[in-house]
Amino acid sequence: MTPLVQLRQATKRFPNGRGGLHTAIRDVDLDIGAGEFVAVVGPTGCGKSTTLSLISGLQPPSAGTVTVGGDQVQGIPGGVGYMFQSDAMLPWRSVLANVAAGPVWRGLGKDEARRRARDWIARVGLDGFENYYMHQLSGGMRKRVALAQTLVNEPSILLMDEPFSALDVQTRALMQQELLRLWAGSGAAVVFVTHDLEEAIVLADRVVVMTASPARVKATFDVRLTRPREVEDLRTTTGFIEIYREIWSSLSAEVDIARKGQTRAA
Ligand SMILES: Nc1ncnc2c1ncn2[C@@H]1O[C@H](COP(=O)(O)OP(=O)(O)OP(=O)(O)O)[C@@H](O)[C@H]1O
Repeated sequence: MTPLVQLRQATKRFPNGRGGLHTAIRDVDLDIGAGEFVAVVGPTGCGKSTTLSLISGLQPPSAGTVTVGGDQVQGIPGGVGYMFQSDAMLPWRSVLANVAAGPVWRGLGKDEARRRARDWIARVGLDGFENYYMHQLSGGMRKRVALAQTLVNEPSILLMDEPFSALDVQTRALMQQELLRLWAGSGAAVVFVTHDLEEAIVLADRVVVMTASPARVKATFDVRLTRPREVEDLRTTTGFIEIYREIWSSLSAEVDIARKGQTRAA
């Protein structure tokens, strides 16, 4: 069966501003199954976001293929939701209007869009905050709005680019737990880019380690920790520590290469 998302020998080059080309990712092979939670880790600047942008259709590959649902990605595929580090909310609109905006844009009637938005606002734990504005919410609450805003569209693929990295440690753990709870009932595949290996392990079914720039897939690790998971308890378990050591020994070599600036020839 064809995986939901498939990258084959996917390469992306960008103009480097000096008349040449910079290879951001090279020959990336990656399969993601329906409903699977995959975390992508790698050194800073190696090409993780670029990989997401190819899946999202925001960027075409320079070479190789990217398919979603068996179809070559051309433009933004249906059923894809995004969540980035920065919020994508309009400050002059209420929580309700922000969450309802996606369904309205997709052609749903205003009343039905608002009904669904209310439902998702409650599911993310913000019942009663429908008429608040962004500046009245804490960082964690804004992330909850962002989750509602994405999940209200019922995506089959959720692309998340360091969505929690700006949060304090405790709020971050809370949001990781919330994400797992919401994802468990959604059936969506998640591709979650993070710098934080602990975060990758507590969330994912599989962790993909990318090489220093230009990124290739170096190794993939199955995370055989049972679900449902309690993210804060999990970090101190033997199973977690073992898989952390295993993945870190692969990732740390790439981090060292990136730190030393030994960028591989593009
Ligand atoms: N639109 C673009 N135009 C030119 N260069 C780009 C563009 N997008 C990304 N790059 C370059 O491609 C390389 C990979 O960037 P990318 O953002 O994918 O890395 P990353 O692993 O997500 O980084 P980080 O870990 O810092 O978030 C970088 O050198 C970046 O400068």
